[in-house]
Amino acid sequence: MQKLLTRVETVNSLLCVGLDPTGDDAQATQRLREVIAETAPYAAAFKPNLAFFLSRENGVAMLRDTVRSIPQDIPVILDGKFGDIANTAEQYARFAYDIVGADAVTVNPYMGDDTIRPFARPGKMVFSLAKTSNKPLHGLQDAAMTRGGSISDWAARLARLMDEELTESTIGLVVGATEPAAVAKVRAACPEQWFLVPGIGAQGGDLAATLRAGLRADGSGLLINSSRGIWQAKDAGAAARELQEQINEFRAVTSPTHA
Ligand SMILES: O=c1ccn([C@@H]2O[C@H](COP(=O)(O)O)[C@@H](O)[C@H]2O)c(=O)[nH]1
Repeated sequence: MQKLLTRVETVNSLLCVGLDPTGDDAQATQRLREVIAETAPYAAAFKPNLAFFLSRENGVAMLRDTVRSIPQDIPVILDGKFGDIANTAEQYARFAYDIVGADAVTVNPYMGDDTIRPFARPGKMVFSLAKTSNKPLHGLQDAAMTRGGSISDWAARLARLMDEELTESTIGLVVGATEPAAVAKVRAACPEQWFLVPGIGAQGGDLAATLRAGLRADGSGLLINSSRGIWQAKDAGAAARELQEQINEFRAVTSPTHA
């Protein structure tokens, strides 16, 4: 958490650069190098997605090398959406932190709090799925629970309670940018926590509406992710800078305390 806060302040950025490498291994390695070098000045964090590495023969080595190549002061969130019983989750945590070297992970909480706990190591940060950016035909998260509220409300509440309980680590939430009203709802339930927000760019999320709905009063508390929007750009650095500036313009207007 401290690493994230320091980075956010140092580069004045809420931009999370997603690393979802496509192309053959040689192309992917080359592009990873370029994207990291060109976007690092604007990045509050990097988010490699595990699937884009595991789909390769030597994907774990590529992922580990990628994380090692990221400047040490920039937090790395391994997007694995891990979710299994505790002793299995412990193995995933060893993979993410001890082998890959990530600072944070994404976790799927729908099996319960014990799936999150093994990732909550001192100094590490966990982003627990609360309201994802996809729009499924048949989805679970909007379903009402018998005790009131939706499953997504339950996930947000669980993340807040766990953040209060697990004082040595930090629990944030994943909230998609494709439904700003949902961002506002989760923010109302979790006023202080950090949200990792995918869905801007290729998925069509509305940046301004998302910032309006999710920024805290201090103009912070969101990490806005862009993966394909930066990866596929001719000039990755320019794409990252443009998005960082758009975010900051909005912060300056809506949260004068930030500016
Ligand atoms: O709700 C979620 C959770 C995670 N993701 C991941 O974020 C990136 C988004 O990529 P874009 O190219 O910027 O659309 C990708 O790794 C997803 O797996 C998400 O999109 N939504």
